[in-house]
Amino acid sequence: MVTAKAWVLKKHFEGFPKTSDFDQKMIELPNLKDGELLLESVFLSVDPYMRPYSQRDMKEGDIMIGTQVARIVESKNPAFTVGAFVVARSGWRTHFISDGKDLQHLPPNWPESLPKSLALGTVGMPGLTAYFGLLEVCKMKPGETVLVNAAAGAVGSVVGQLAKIGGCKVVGCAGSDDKVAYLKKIGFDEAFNYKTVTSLDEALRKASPDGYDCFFDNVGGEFASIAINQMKKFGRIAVCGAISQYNVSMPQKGPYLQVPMIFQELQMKGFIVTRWNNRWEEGLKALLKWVMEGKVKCHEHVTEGFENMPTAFIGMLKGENIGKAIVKA
Ligand SMILES: NC(=O)C1=CN([C@@H]2O[C@H](COP(=O)(O)OP(=O)(O)OC[C@H]3O[C@@H](n4cnc5c(N)ncnc54)[C@H](OP(=O)(O)O)[C@@H]3O)[C@@H](O)[C@H]2O)C=CC1
Ligand SMILES: O=C(O)CCC[C@H](O)\C=C/C=C/C=C/C(=O)C/C=C\CCCCCO
Repeated sequence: MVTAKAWVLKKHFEGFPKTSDFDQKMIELPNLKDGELLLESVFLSVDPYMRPYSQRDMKEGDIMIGTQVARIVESKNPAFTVGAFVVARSGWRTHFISDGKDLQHLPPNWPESLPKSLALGTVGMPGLTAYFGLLEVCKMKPGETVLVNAAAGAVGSVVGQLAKIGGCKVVGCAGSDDKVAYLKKIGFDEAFNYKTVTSLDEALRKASPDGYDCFFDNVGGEFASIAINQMKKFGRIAVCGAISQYNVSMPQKGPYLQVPMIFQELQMKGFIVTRWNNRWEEGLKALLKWVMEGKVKCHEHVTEGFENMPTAFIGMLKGENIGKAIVKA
């Protein structure tokens, strides 16, 4: 018998999550039935979506939602061999049983030299978010100017690099000078620390005096309300996330966007990356190729130890990560 450890949501978050909102429990796993396999989490993802989704989709006592790269430990399913690695959506746990239906193999030809944890980041859901958000929502064109916030993160850092590959000028903002330095290192044309500029409006205008064709919004809130006034005519705004709102206790009443929307004839579209589930193979193949060619650089913020999952999650929400935040079990 295998005993799995799991993190459960002990208490719904009020504002920023606290470690006391989580509880660890032990789960005795039964022996495998025909067609089942036993897996061990090797890398686990901590993502911003877990904050709003936990409020909407979870009840207290549920195992925290999430994805992992897992190794097959035992198999009674001929489609899966012991020792292989897959991406699963089994939440915050060390071991779990699957019938194989909810597992994704790593993209074919995954090089031995490439960390498998990237399947949770640049060559996984966040990378695909950047890929489809830029190509299908922003519909960026060569020569355009792209703005992205949370630019040093898992999604934002890929947005900037894909926009450069697409022949665009790229402006990014992030919450520390180290992150700004990282953005310049990976090819952003302009980058600034939104926490230290005296005026966000001026910083955006200085970075691109004639405005922005595409705005890939990961943050929402006040940043978006200011940036929208610097969109070019017929600009496109991809509403990818609203992390500035996930941890607020009271819904904020921001300035209203209708005037610039009308006068600049903007398009503003929200999206969830699972919309393109049937094209994830296409996206992963492209992302893996760019990574192997060195055109897309990867960075991971690794927290060691399954017992540190809550801390890793809270740290990511507070901006401690450059690149994808993951936990090495
Ligand atoms: N629509 C979709 O399908 C998907 C949407 N998303 C969304 O994309 C966004 C980025 O996700 P991801 O790349 O995984 O996360 P990141 O790796 O970017 O980590 C989150 C980052 O958000 C920034 N942040 C946190 N709080 C604030 C705030 N109050 N104001 C401004 N920035 C803040 C921090 O960076 P900094 O130092 O810059 O503040 C932090 O590092 C999130 O909003 C997420 O919900 C992600 C995946 C799929
Ligand atoms: O366990 C699952 O099935 C979750 C799997 C998630 C997954 O890997 C695929 C998609 C992730 C989507 C992420 C979306 C966002 O981050 C946007 C999140 C929330 C927007 C609502 C904001 C509410 C503000 O109060």
